[in-house]
Amino acid sequence: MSHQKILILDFGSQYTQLIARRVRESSVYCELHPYDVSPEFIRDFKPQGIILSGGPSSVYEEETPRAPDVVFDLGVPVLGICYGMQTMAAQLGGTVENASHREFGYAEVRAQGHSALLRDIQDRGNEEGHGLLDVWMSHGDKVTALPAGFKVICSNAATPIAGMADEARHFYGVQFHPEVTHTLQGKALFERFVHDICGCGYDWNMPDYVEEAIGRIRSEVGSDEVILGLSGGVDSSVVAALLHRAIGTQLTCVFVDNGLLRLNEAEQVMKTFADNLGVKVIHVDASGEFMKHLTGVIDPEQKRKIIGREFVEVFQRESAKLPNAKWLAQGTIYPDVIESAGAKNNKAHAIKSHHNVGGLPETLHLKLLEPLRELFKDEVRELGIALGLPHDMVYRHPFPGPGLGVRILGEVKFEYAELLRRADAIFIEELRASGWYEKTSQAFAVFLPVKSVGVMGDGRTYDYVVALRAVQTQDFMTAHWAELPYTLLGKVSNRIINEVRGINRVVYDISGKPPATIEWE
Ligand SMILES: Nc1ncnc2c1ncn2[C@@H]1O[C@H](COP(=O)(O)OP(=O)(O)OP(=O)(O)O)[C@@H](O)[C@H]1O
Ligand SMILES: O=c1[nH]c(=O)c2[nH+]cn([C@@H]3O[C@H](COP(=O)(O)O)[C@@H](O)[C@H]3O)c2[nH]1
Ligand SMILES: NC(=O)CC[C@H](N)C(=O)O
Ligand SMILES: [Mg+2]
Repeated sequence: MSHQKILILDFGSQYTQLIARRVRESSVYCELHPYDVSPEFIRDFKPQGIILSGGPSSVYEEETPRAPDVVFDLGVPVLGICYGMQTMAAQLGGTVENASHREFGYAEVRAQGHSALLRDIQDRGNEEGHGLLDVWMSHGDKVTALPAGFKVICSNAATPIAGMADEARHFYGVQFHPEVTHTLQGKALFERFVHDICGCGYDWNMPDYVEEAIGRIRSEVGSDEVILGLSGGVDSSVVAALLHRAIGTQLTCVFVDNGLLRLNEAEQVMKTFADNLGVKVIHVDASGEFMKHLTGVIDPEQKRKIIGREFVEVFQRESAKLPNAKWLAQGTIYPDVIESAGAKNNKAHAIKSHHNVGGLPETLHLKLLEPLRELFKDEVRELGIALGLPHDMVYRHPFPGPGLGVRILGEVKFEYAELLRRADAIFIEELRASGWYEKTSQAFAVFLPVKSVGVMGDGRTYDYVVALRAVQTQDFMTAHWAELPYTLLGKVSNRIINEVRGINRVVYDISGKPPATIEWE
Protein backbone atom coordinates (compact mmCIF):
# COMPACT_ATOMS: atom_id res chain seq x y z
CA MET A 1 0.00 0.00 0.00
CA SER A 2 1.37 3.41 -0.83
CA HIS A 3 0.52 6.35 1.38
CA GLN A 4 -0.12 9.95 0.56
CA LYS A 5 3.04 11.65 1.72
CA ILE A 6 4.28 15.00 2.93
CA LEU A 7 7.94 15.84 2.35
CA ILE A 8 9.70 17.90 5.03
CA LEU A 9 12.90 19.61 3.97
CA ASP A 10 15.21 20.28 6.89
CA PHE A 11 17.09 23.58 7.02
CA GLY A 12 18.68 22.74 10.36
CA SER A 13 16.07 23.76 12.91
CA GLN A 14 16.08 22.25 16.41
CA TYR A 15 12.41 21.44 15.88
CA THR A 16 12.30 19.65 12.53
CA GLN A 17 11.51 16.30 14.16
CA LEU A 18 8.54 17.96 15.84
CA ILE A 19 7.15 18.99 12.44
CA ALA A 20 7.25 15.33 11.43
CA ARG A 21 5.58 14.31 14.71
CA ARG A 22 2.74 16.82 14.22
CA VAL A 23 2.11 15.67 10.63
CA ARG A 24 2.10 12.00 11.65
CA GLU A 25 -0.28 12.83 14.51
CA SER A 26 -2.64 14.14 11.86
CA SER A 27 -2.66 10.60 10.43
CA VAL A 28 -0.55 11.56 7.42
CA TYR A 29 2.74 9.88 6.54
CA CYS A 30 5.75 12.14 6.10
CA GLU A 31 9.49 11.93 5.79
CA LEU A 32 12.23 14.32 6.72
CA HIS A 33 15.14 14.94 4.38
CA PRO A 34 17.97 17.49 4.12
CA TYR A 35 17.02 20.63 2.17
CA ASP A 36 19.59 19.83 -0.55
CA VAL A 37 18.27 16.45 -1.70
CA SER A 38 18.23 16.14 -5.47
CA PRO A 39 15.34 17.45 -7.56
CA GLU A 40 14.85 13.91 -8.91
CA PHE A 41 14.41 12.63 -5.36
CA ILE A 42 11.76 15.25 -4.67
CA ARG A 43 9.91 14.43 -7.88
CA ASP A 44 10.06 10.68 -7.32
CA PHE A 45 8.89 11.11 -3.75
CA LYS A 46 5.56 12.33 -5.18
CA PRO A 47 4.74 14.51 -2.19
CA GLN A 48 1.20 15.68 -1.66
CA GLY A 49 2.73 18.79 -0.12
CA ILE A 50 6.09 20.10 1.07
CA ILE A 51 7.07 21.74 4.35
CA LEU A 52 10.23 23.84 4.64
CA SER A 53 11.59 23.85 8.19
CA GLY A 54 13.24 26.64 10.16
CA GLY A 55 16.98 26.95 10.38
CA PRO A 56 19.79 29.04 11.86
CA SER A 57 20.86 30.89 8.70
CA SER A 58 19.86 34.31 7.34
CA VAL A 59 18.77 34.30 3.70
CA TYR A 60 20.46 37.65 2.96
CA GLU A 61 23.87 36.22 3.80
CA GLU A 62 25.94 34.60 1.10
CA GLU A 63 25.72 30.89 0.36
CA THR A 64 22.85 30.18 2.70
CA PRO A 65 20.50 27.26 2.00
CA ARG A 66 17.74 27.54 -0.59
CA ALA A 67 14.86 25.25 -1.43
CA PRO A 68 15.46 23.44 -4.74
CA ASP A 69 13.45 25.20 -7.49
CA VAL A 70 11.47 22.05 -8.12
CA VAL A 71 9.72 22.64 -4.77
CA PHE A 72 7.88 25.61 -6.29
CA ASP A 73 7.46 24.02 -9.75
CA LEU A 74 5.80 20.76 -8.79
CA GLY A 75 2.37 22.34 -8.41
CA VAL A 76 1.92 21.03 -4.87
CA PRO A 77 1.21 23.11 -1.76
CA VAL A 78 4.23 24.39 0.18
CA LEU A 79 4.36 25.56 3.79
CA GLY A 80 7.43 27.48 4.93
CA ILE A 81 8.10 27.79 8.65
CA CYS A 82 10.39 30.58 9.94
CA TYR A 83 13.56 30.22 7.84
CA GLY A 84 11.42 28.17 5.44
CA MET A 85 9.07 31.15 5.03
CA GLN A 86 12.00 33.53 4.66
CA THR A 87 13.67 31.51 1.93
CA MET A 88 10.33 31.09 0.16
CA ALA A 89 9.86 34.85 0.23
CA ALA A 90 13.40 35.51 -1.00
CA GLN A 91 13.24 32.89 -3.75
CA LEU A 92 9.90 34.10 -5.08
CA GLY A 93 10.84 37.78 -5.25
CA GLY A 94 10.08 39.19 -1.79
CA THR A 95 12.47 40.83 0.65
CA VAL A 96 13.89 39.60 3.95
CA GLU A 97 15.74 41.86 6.36
CA ASN A 98 17.30 41.72 9.76
CA ALA A 99 14.67 42.83 12.26
CA SER A 100 15.51 45.60 14.68
CA HIS A 101 13.19 43.91 17.14
CA ARG A 102 13.95 40.23 17.64
CA GLU A 103 11.22 37.96 18.98
CA PHE A 104 12.01 34.93 21.11
CA GLY A 105 9.32 33.02 22.94
CA TYR A 106 5.65 33.80 23.38
CA ALA A 107 3.97 36.22 20.98
CA GLU A 108 0.47 37.06 19.89
CA VAL A 109 -0.51 37.46 16.25
CA ARG A 110 -3.77 38.59 14.70
CA ALA A 111 -5.24 36.77 11.73
CA GLN A 112 -6.01 38.89 8.69
CA GLY A 113 -8.21 38.32 5.65
CA HIS A 114 -9.36 34.76 5.04
CA SER A 115 -6.79 32.10 4.44
CA ALA A 116 -7.24 28.37 4.10
CA LEU A 117 -4.34 27.86 6.48
CA LEU A 118 -5.90 29.71 9.42
CA ARG A 119 -9.55 28.97 8.69
CA ASP A 120 -11.51 28.85 11.97
CA ILE A 121 -8.32 28.90 13.97
CA GLN A 122 -8.05 31.28 16.89
CA ASP A 123 -7.35 31.38 20.59
CA ARG A 124 -9.44 34.50 21.18
CA GLY A 125 -11.77 36.32 18.84
CA ASN A 126 -12.42 39.98 18.15
CA GLU A 127 -15.36 41.85 16.65
CA GLU A 128 -14.34 41.55 13.02
CA GLY A 129 -13.95 37.81 13.40
CA HIS A 130 -10.20 38.09 13.07
CA GLY A 131 -8.84 35.83 15.77
CA LEU A 132 -5.83 36.24 17.99
CA LEU A 133 -3.37 33.39 18.12
CA ASP A 134 -0.90 32.55 20.88
CA VAL A 135 2.26 31.50 19.10
CA TRP A 136 5.90 30.79 19.76
CA MET A 137 8.52 32.80 17.87
CA SER A 138 12.27 32.45 17.52
CA HIS A 139 13.64 34.81 14.92
CA GLY A 140 15.86 37.79 14.25
CA ASP A 141 15.00 38.22 10.56
CA LYS A 142 11.67 38.94 8.93
CA VAL A 143 9.95 39.22 5.59
CA THR A 144 9.53 42.92 4.79
CA ALA A 145 8.11 42.75 1.25
CA LEU A 146 5.80 40.06 -0.08
CA PRO A 147 6.54 38.23 -3.32
CA ALA A 148 4.02 38.83 -6.12
CA GLY A 149 0.74 37.03 -5.61
CA PHE A 150 1.02 36.86 -1.80
CA LYS A 151 -1.06 38.57 0.89
CA VAL A 152 -0.55 38.88 4.61
CA ILE A 153 -2.52 36.33 6.69
CA CYS A 154 -1.42 37.32 10.18
CA SER A 155 0.66 39.98 11.84
CA ASN A 156 1.65 41.77 15.01
CA ALA A 157 3.44 45.02 15.77
CA ALA A 158 6.93 43.53 15.74
CA THR A 159 6.34 41.41 12.67
CA PRO A 160 3.81 42.91 10.27
CA ILE A 161 4.24 39.93 7.95
CA ALA A 162 3.97 37.09 10.46
CA GLY A 163 2.21 34.89 7.93
CA MET A 164 1.71 35.03 4.16
CA ALA A 165 -0.22 33.14 1.54
CA ASP A 166 -0.57 32.80 -2.21
CA GLU A 167 -3.87 30.95 -2.20
CA ALA A 168 -3.81 30.40 -5.96
CA ARG A 169 -0.54 28.51 -5.91
CA HIS A 170 -1.15 27.11 -2.37
CA PHE A 171 2.06 28.57 -0.99
CA TYR A 172 2.03 29.49 2.70
CA GLY A 173 4.54 30.85 5.17
CA VAL A 174 4.45 31.46 8.90
CA GLN A 175 7.14 33.23 10.89
CA PHE A 176 6.14 31.47 14.12
CA HIS A 177 6.66 27.79 14.98
CA PRO A 178 3.39 25.84 14.77
CA GLU A 179 5.25 22.60 15.55
CA VAL A 180 6.02 23.48 19.18
CA THR A 181 3.27 22.87 21.70
CA HIS A 182 3.52 26.47 22.98
CA THR A 183 1.77 27.46 19.75
CA LEU A 184 -1.61 26.35 21.00
CA GLN A 185 -3.29 26.04 17.60
CA GLY A 186 -0.28 24.48 15.93
CA LYS A 187 -1.90 21.10 15.55
CA ALA A 188 -4.98 22.68 13.97
CA LEU A 189 -2.76 24.60 11.54
CA PHE A 190 -1.01 21.41 10.41
CA GLU A 191 -4.39 19.75 9.96
CA ARG A 192 -5.54 22.61 7.73
CA PHE A 193 -2.39 22.27 5.69
CA VAL A 194 -2.21 18.51 5.24
CA HIS A 195 -5.93 17.74 4.95
CA ASP A 196 -7.66 20.87 3.56
CA ILE A 197 -4.84 22.29 1.47
CA CYS A 198 -2.82 19.23 0.41
CA GLY A 199 -5.89 17.01 0.29
CA CYS A 200 -4.35 14.17 2.26
CA GLY A 201 -6.70 11.65 3.81
CA TYR A 202 -6.22 9.90 7.13
CA ASP A 203 -4.27 6.88 5.97
CA TRP A 204 -1.50 6.66 8.57
CA ASN A 205 -2.38 4.83 11.78
CA MET A 206 -0.73 1.98 13.61
CA PRO A 207 -3.55 -0.58 13.71
CA ASP A 208 -3.76 -0.47 9.89
CA TYR A 209 0.00 -0.30 9.56
CA VAL A 210 0.31 -3.76 11.13
CA GLU A 211 -1.01 -5.45 7.99
CA GLU A 212 1.10 -3.29 5.71
CA ALA A 213 4.27 -3.99 7.69
CA ILE A 214 3.55 -7.71 7.71
CA GLY A 215 3.10 -7.72 3.93
CA ARG A 216 6.37 -5.89 3.43
CA ILE A 217 8.31 -8.18 5.76
CA ARG A 218 6.93 -11.29 4.06
CA SER A 219 7.89 -10.14 0.60
CA GLU A 220 11.34 -9.04 1.75
CA VAL A 221 12.21 -12.14 3.74
CA GLY A 222 10.48 -14.86 1.70
CA SER A 223 11.26 -18.22 3.22
CA ASP A 224 14.56 -17.17 4.85
CA GLU A 225 15.17 -17.39 8.55
CA VAL A 226 15.66 -14.30 10.72
CA ILE A 227 17.39 -13.80 14.03
CA LEU A 228 16.72 -10.98 16.47
CA GLY A 229 18.44 -9.82 19.64
CA LEU A 230 15.57 -9.55 22.10
CA SER A 231 16.30 -7.37 25.14
CA GLY A 232 12.83 -7.10 26.61
CA GLY A 233 13.02 -3.34 25.88
CA VAL A 234 10.31 -1.62 23.86
CA ASP A 235 11.89 -1.60 20.42
CA SER A 236 13.15 -5.16 20.18
CA SER A 237 9.95 -6.44 21.81
CA VAL A 238 7.80 -4.76 19.20
CA VAL A 239 10.04 -6.10 16.42
CA ALA A 240 9.70 -9.59 17.90
CA ALA A 241 5.92 -9.37 18.05
CA LEU A 242 5.71 -7.98 14.51
CA LEU A 243 8.06 -10.56 12.99
CA HIS A 244 6.31 -13.34 14.83
CA ARG A 245 3.04 -12.24 13.26
CA ALA A 246 4.66 -11.96 9.84
CA ILE A 247 6.88 -15.02 9.60
CA GLY A 248 6.10 -17.18 12.64
CA THR A 249 8.65 -19.93 13.16
CA GLN A 250 11.10 -18.42 10.65
CA LEU A 251 11.99 -16.06 13.51
CA THR A 252 14.45 -17.00 16.24
CA CYS A 253 15.06 -14.53 19.05
CA VAL A 254 18.22 -14.55 21.12
CA PHE A 255 17.83 -13.23 24.63
CA VAL A 256 21.18 -12.75 26.33
CA ASP A 257 21.35 -12.89 30.11
CA ASN A 258 24.57 -11.03 30.77
CA GLY A 259 24.15 -11.04 34.54
CA LEU A 260 23.41 -7.32 34.37
CA LEU A 261 19.66 -7.49 33.95
CA ARG A 262 16.92 -6.30 36.28
CA LEU A 263 15.29 -8.61 38.82
CA ASN A 264 13.26 -11.38 37.13
CA GLU A 265 13.84 -9.83 33.69
CA ALA A 266 14.80 -13.13 32.09
CA GLU A 267 11.73 -14.90 33.48
CA GLN A 268 9.50 -12.06 32.35
CA VAL A 269 10.85 -12.00 28.81
CA MET A 270 10.59 -15.77 28.47
CA LYS A 271 7.07 -15.75 29.91
CA THR A 272 5.80 -12.96 27.64
CA PHE A 273 7.40 -14.15 24.43
CA ALA A 274 7.98 -17.88 24.67
CA ASP A 275 5.02 -18.93 26.84
CA ASN A 276 2.31 -16.40 25.99
CA LEU A 277 3.12 -15.46 22.40
CA GLY A 278 4.73 -18.72 21.29
CA VAL A 279 7.80 -16.96 19.90
CA LYS A 280 10.93 -19.07 19.46
CA VAL A 281 13.38 -17.58 22.00
CA ILE A 282 16.80 -18.92 22.82
CA HIS A 283 17.71 -17.91 26.35
CA VAL A 284 21.49 -17.71 26.55
CA ASP A 285 22.92 -17.52 30.03
CA ALA A 286 26.21 -15.77 29.43
CA SER A 287 26.43 -14.15 32.86
CA GLY A 288 29.50 -16.13 33.87
CA GLU A 289 31.37 -15.02 30.75
CA PHE A 290 30.39 -11.36 31.10
CA MET A 291 31.34 -11.32 34.79
CA LYS A 292 34.64 -13.03 34.13
CA HIS A 293 35.68 -10.42 31.58
CA LEU A 294 34.56 -7.56 33.79
CA THR A 295 36.59 -8.71 36.79
CA GLY A 296 39.03 -6.06 37.92
CA VAL A 297 37.83 -3.47 35.37
CA ILE A 298 36.82 -0.10 36.80
CA ASP A 299 36.95 2.32 33.87
CA PRO A 300 33.40 3.04 32.57
CA GLU A 301 34.36 3.19 28.90
CA GLN A 302 36.35 0.00 29.15
CA LYS A 303 33.42 -1.72 30.84
CA ARG A 304 31.09 -0.55 28.05
CA LYS A 305 33.46 -1.85 25.40
CA ILE A 306 33.84 -5.24 27.07
CA ILE A 307 30.08 -5.63 27.42
CA GLY A 308 29.59 -4.68 23.76
CA ARG A 309 32.23 -7.13 22.64
CA GLU A 310 30.74 -9.96 24.70
CA PHE A 311 27.31 -9.33 23.17
CA VAL A 312 28.83 -9.74 19.74
CA GLU A 313 30.57 -12.96 20.82
CA VAL A 314 27.34 -14.49 22.02
CA PHE A 315 25.52 -13.37 18.91
CA GLN A 316 28.10 -14.81 16.62
CA ARG A 317 28.08 -18.10 18.43
CA GLU A 318 24.30 -18.37 18.39
CA SER A 319 23.90 -17.33 14.78
CA ALA A 320 26.46 -19.93 13.70
CA LYS A 321 24.09 -22.54 15.11
CA LEU A 322 21.35 -21.38 12.76
CA PRO A 323 22.75 -22.17 9.33
CA ASN A 324 19.62 -21.01 7.51
CA ALA A 325 19.46 -17.58 9.10
CA LYS A 326 19.96 -14.94 6.39
CA TRP A 327 18.72 -11.86 8.26
CA LEU A 328 19.51 -10.03 11.44
CA ALA A 329 16.54 -7.96 12.65
CA GLN A 330 17.10 -4.78 14.65
CA GLY A 331 14.87 -2.34 16.49
CA THR A 332 16.24 0.75 14.73
CA ILE A 333 13.66 3.55 14.91
CA TYR A 334 13.26 6.80 12.93
CA PRO A 335 15.11 9.08 15.39
CA ASP A 336 18.08 6.67 15.15
CA VAL A 337 18.00 7.05 11.36
CA ILE A 338 17.73 10.85 11.51
CA GLU A 339 20.38 11.18 14.20
CA SER A 340 22.89 8.91 12.56
CA ALA A 341 22.48 10.88 9.32
CA GLY A 342 23.08 14.07 11.31
CA ALA A 343 25.90 12.48 13.29
CA LYS A 344 28.02 12.06 10.16
CA ASN A 345 28.79 15.77 10.18
CA ASN A 346 28.71 16.04 13.92
CA LYS A 347 31.89 16.97 15.72
CA ALA A 348 30.36 16.56 19.16
CA HIS A 349 32.47 15.21 22.00
CA ALA A 350 32.10 11.54 22.80
CA ILE A 351 30.73 11.50 26.34
CA LYS A 352 30.10 7.79 26.46
CA SER A 353 29.96 5.04 23.89
CA HIS A 354 26.33 4.00 23.74
CA HIS A 355 25.96 0.59 22.35
CA ASN A 356 23.77 -2.42 22.64
CA VAL A 357 25.20 -5.28 20.73
CA GLY A 358 28.33 -3.31 19.94
CA GLY A 359 27.75 -2.69 16.25
CA LEU A 360 27.46 -5.31 13.58
CA PRO A 361 30.31 -7.74 13.10
CA GLU A 362 31.00 -8.11 9.36
CA THR A 363 31.66 -11.80 9.80
CA LEU A 364 27.99 -12.39 10.63
CA HIS A 365 27.18 -12.20 6.91
CA LEU A 366 23.59 -11.37 7.58
CA LYS A 367 21.33 -8.88 5.85
CA LEU A 368 19.73 -6.22 8.03
CA LEU A 369 16.00 -6.18 8.65
CA GLU A 370 14.76 -2.99 10.31
CA PRO A 371 10.97 -2.91 10.22
CA LEU A 372 10.63 0.06 12.63
CA ARG A 373 13.03 2.40 10.88
CA GLU A 374 10.25 4.73 9.75
CA LEU A 375 8.54 5.01 13.13
CA PHE A 376 8.83 7.36 16.08
CA LYS A 377 8.91 5.90 19.60
CA ASP A 378 5.28 6.67 20.34
CA GLU A 379 4.27 5.04 17.05
CA VAL A 380 6.36 2.00 18.01
CA ARG A 381 4.43 1.88 21.28
CA GLU A 382 1.07 2.14 19.50
CA LEU A 383 2.17 -0.62 17.15
CA GLY A 384 3.12 -2.77 20.15
CA ILE A 385 -0.35 -2.29 21.61
CA ALA A 386 -1.95 -3.07 18.23
CA LEU A 387 0.09 -6.28 18.15
CA GLY A 388 -1.26 -7.27 21.56
CA LEU A 389 1.84 -6.76 23.68
CA PRO A 390 1.12 -6.06 27.37
CA HIS A 391 0.78 -2.37 28.28
CA ASP A 392 3.51 -2.60 30.93
CA MET A 393 6.01 -3.90 28.43
CA VAL A 394 5.21 -1.29 25.80
CA TYR A 395 5.29 1.65 28.20
CA ARG A 396 8.30 0.64 30.26
CA HIS A 397 11.26 2.93 30.81
CA PRO A 398 14.24 2.43 28.50
CA PHE A 399 17.01 0.20 29.81
CA PRO A 400 20.55 0.63 28.47
CA GLY A 401 22.23 -2.23 26.62
CA PRO A 402 25.10 -2.45 29.15
CA GLY A 403 22.44 -2.72 31.85
CA LEU A 404 23.48 -2.75 35.50
CA GLY A 405 27.07 -2.70 34.26
CA VAL A 406 26.84 1.10 34.08
CA ARG A 407 24.83 1.36 37.30
CA ILE A 408 27.39 -0.41 39.48
CA LEU A 409 30.15 2.15 39.83
CA GLY A 410 33.61 0.78 39.27
CA GLU A 411 34.22 -2.94 39.31
CA VAL A 412 31.19 -5.11 38.61
CA LYS A 413 30.71 -8.00 41.02
CA PHE A 414 27.97 -10.59 41.20
CA GLU A 415 27.33 -9.65 44.84
CA TYR A 416 26.83 -5.98 43.92
CA ALA A 417 24.53 -6.85 41.03
CA GLU A 418 22.37 -8.93 43.38
CA LEU A 419 22.01 -6.10 45.90
CA LEU A 420 21.30 -3.55 43.18
CA ARG A 421 18.67 -5.73 41.48
CA ARG A 422 16.71 -6.00 44.71
CA ALA A 423 17.00 -2.31 45.61
CA ASP A 424 15.99 -1.33 42.07
CA ALA A 425 12.96 -3.64 42.11
CA ILE A 426 11.70 -2.05 45.34
CA PHE A 427 12.10 1.45 43.89
CA ILE A 428 10.22 0.55 40.70
CA GLU A 429 7.50 -1.26 42.63
CA GLU A 430 6.88 1.82 44.79
CA LEU A 431 6.94 4.13 41.78
CA ARG A 432 4.30 2.02 40.11
CA ALA A 433 2.18 1.79 43.27
CA SER A 434 2.22 5.57 43.71
CA GLY A 435 1.50 6.42 40.07
CA TRP A 436 4.94 8.00 39.63
CA TYR A 437 6.28 5.43 37.15
CA GLU A 438 4.22 7.01 34.36
CA LYS A 439 5.17 10.52 35.48
CA THR A 440 8.90 9.84 35.15
CA SER A 441 10.78 9.03 31.95
CA GLN A 442 13.37 6.82 33.55
CA ALA A 443 14.03 5.71 37.11
CA PHE A 444 16.49 3.27 38.65
CA ALA A 445 18.86 2.58 41.51
CA VAL A 446 22.64 2.94 41.34
CA PHE A 447 25.11 0.92 43.42
CA LEU A 448 27.86 2.89 45.14
CA PRO A 449 30.68 0.64 46.31
CA VAL A 450 31.44 2.70 49.40
CA LYS A 451 30.61 1.69 52.93
CA SER A 452 29.18 3.87 55.65
CA VAL A 453 28.27 3.29 59.27
CA GLY A 454 24.72 2.77 60.43
CA VAL A 455 22.81 1.50 63.41
CA MET A 456 20.11 -1.14 63.08
CA GLY A 457 18.42 -2.81 66.04
CA ASP A 458 20.99 -1.35 68.42
CA GLY A 459 23.77 -2.94 66.39
CA ARG A 460 26.39 -1.27 64.28
CA THR A 461 26.26 -1.78 60.51
CA TYR A 462 28.94 -1.00 57.98
CA ASP A 463 27.33 -1.39 54.57
CA TYR A 464 26.97 -0.10 51.01
CA VAL A 465 25.07 2.92 49.66
CA VAL A 466 22.41 3.00 46.97
CA ALA A 467 21.50 6.14 45.03
CA LEU A 468 18.05 6.59 43.52
CA ARG A 469 17.73 8.35 40.17
CA ALA A 470 14.48 9.49 38.55
CA VAL A 471 14.32 11.91 35.63
CA GLN A 472 11.78 13.62 33.43
CA THR A 473 12.69 14.27 29.82
CA GLN A 474 11.28 14.37 26.30
CA ASP A 475 14.28 13.23 24.37
CA PHE A 476 16.88 12.02 26.91
CA MET A 477 19.30 14.66 25.61
CA THR A 478 18.48 16.95 28.50
CA ALA A 479 16.65 15.95 31.67
CA HIS A 480 15.37 17.26 34.99
CA TRP A 481 15.54 15.24 38.19
CA ALA A 482 12.02 14.31 39.23
CA GLU A 483 10.63 16.04 42.30
CA LEU A 484 9.40 12.82 43.88
CA PRO A 485 7.38 13.33 47.08
CA TYR A 486 9.41 13.00 50.29
CA THR A 487 6.94 10.44 51.63
CA LEU A 488 7.60 8.25 48.59
CA LEU A 489 11.37 8.62 48.88
CA GLY A 490 11.10 7.87 52.60
CA LYS A 491 9.14 4.71 51.97
CA VAL A 492 11.55 3.48 49.30
CA SER A 493 14.53 4.20 51.54
CA ASN A 494 12.97 2.35 54.49
CA ARG A 495 12.10 -0.64 52.42
CA ILE A 496 15.50 -0.91 50.78
CA ILE A 497 17.39 -0.64 54.06
CA ASN A 498 15.09 -3.09 55.81
CA GLU A 499 14.75 -5.62 53.03
CA VAL A 500 18.13 -5.59 51.34
CA ARG A 501 20.73 -6.75 53.81
CA GLY A 502 24.01 -5.16 52.81
CA ILE A 503 22.60 -1.67 52.13
CA ASN A 504 22.28 0.72 55.06
CA ARG A 505 22.02 4.10 53.34
CA VAL A 506 19.93 5.50 50.46
CA VAL A 507 20.49 8.88 48.78
CA TYR A 508 18.57 10.72 46.06
CA ASP A 509 20.34 12.11 42.98
CA ILE A 510 19.31 15.73 42.37
CA SER A 511 21.49 16.48 39.33
CA GLY A 512 20.11 17.59 36.00
CA LYS A 513 21.42 16.68 32.55
CA PRO A 514 23.49 18.62 31.72
CA PRO A 515 25.76 18.83 33.65
CA ALA A 516 25.27 15.25 34.87
CA THR A 517 24.18 12.43 32.55
CA ILE A 518 21.23 10.19 33.26
CA GLU A 519 23.25 7.03 33.88
CA TRP A 520 26.12 7.35 36.35
CA GLU A 521 28.66 5.79 33.98
N1 LIG B 1 20.13 -8.61 26.80
C1 LIG B 1 20.02 -8.53 25.46
N2 LIG B 1 19.82 -9.64 24.71
C2 LIG B 1 19.71 -9.56 23.37
N3 LIG B 1 19.76 -8.42 22.67
C3 LIG B 1 19.94 -7.27 23.35
C4 LIG B 1 20.08 -7.26 24.78
N4 LIG B 1 20.26 -5.97 25.18
C5 LIG B 1 20.21 -5.21 24.07
N5 LIG B 1 20.02 -5.98 22.96
C6 LIG B 1 19.90 -5.52 21.56
O1 LIG B 1 20.28 -4.15 21.47
C7 LIG B 1 19.22 -3.41 20.83
C8 LIG B 1 19.19 -1.96 21.22
O2 LIG B 1 18.90 -1.77 22.59
P1 LIG B 1 18.00 -0.55 23.03
O3 LIG B 1 18.03 -0.49 24.53
O4 LIG B 1 18.37 0.67 22.24
O5 LIG B 1 16.56 -0.93 22.49
P2 LIG B 1 15.48 -1.82 23.20
O6 LIG B 1 16.08 -2.52 24.39
O7 LIG B 1 14.85 -2.70 22.18
O8 LIG B 1 14.40 -0.78 23.63
P3 LIG B 1 14.48 0.36 24.78
O9 LIG B 1 15.08 1.57 24.10
O10 LIG B 1 13.06 0.56 25.17
O11 LIG B 1 15.33 -0.18 25.90
C9 LIG B 1 17.97 -4.15 21.21
O12 LIG B 1 16.92 -3.83 20.32
C10 LIG B 1 18.44 -5.59 21.11
O13 LIG B 1 18.40 -6.02 19.78
O1 LIG C 1 20.76 1.32 24.60
C1 LIG C 1 21.55 2.00 25.26
N1 LIG C 1 22.86 1.66 25.23
C2 LIG C 1 23.80 2.32 25.95
O2 LIG C 1 24.99 2.00 25.90
C3 LIG C 1 23.33 3.39 26.75
N2 LIG C 1 23.94 4.26 27.62
C4 LIG C 1 22.96 5.10 28.08
N3 LIG C 1 21.79 4.77 27.56
C5 LIG C 1 20.49 5.43 27.74
O3 LIG C 1 20.51 6.64 27.00
C6 LIG C 1 19.84 7.68 27.70
C7 LIG C 1 20.79 8.83 27.96
O4 LIG C 1 21.78 8.39 28.86
P1 LIG C 1 22.98 9.26 29.42
O5 LIG C 1 22.38 10.57 29.84
O6 LIG C 1 23.52 8.47 30.58
O7 LIG C 1 23.94 9.40 28.29
C8 LIG C 1 19.31 7.02 28.98
O8 LIG C 1 17.99 6.58 28.70
C9 LIG C 1 20.22 5.86 29.18
O9 LIG C 1 19.62 4.78 29.90
C10 LIG C 1 21.99 3.74 26.73
N4 LIG C 1 21.10 3.04 25.98
N1 LIG D 1 14.16 29.83 13.67
C1 LIG D 1 14.49 30.21 12.43
O1 LIG D 1 14.19 29.54 11.45
C2 LIG D 1 15.34 31.45 12.36
C3 LIG D 1 15.46 31.96 10.97
C4 LIG D 1 16.38 33.19 10.86
N2 LIG D 1 17.74 32.82 11.16
C5 LIG D 1 15.90 34.26 11.84
O2 LIG D 1 16.54 34.50 12.87
O3 LIG D 1 14.90 34.89 11.55
MG1 LIG E 1 17.02 -1.46 25.98
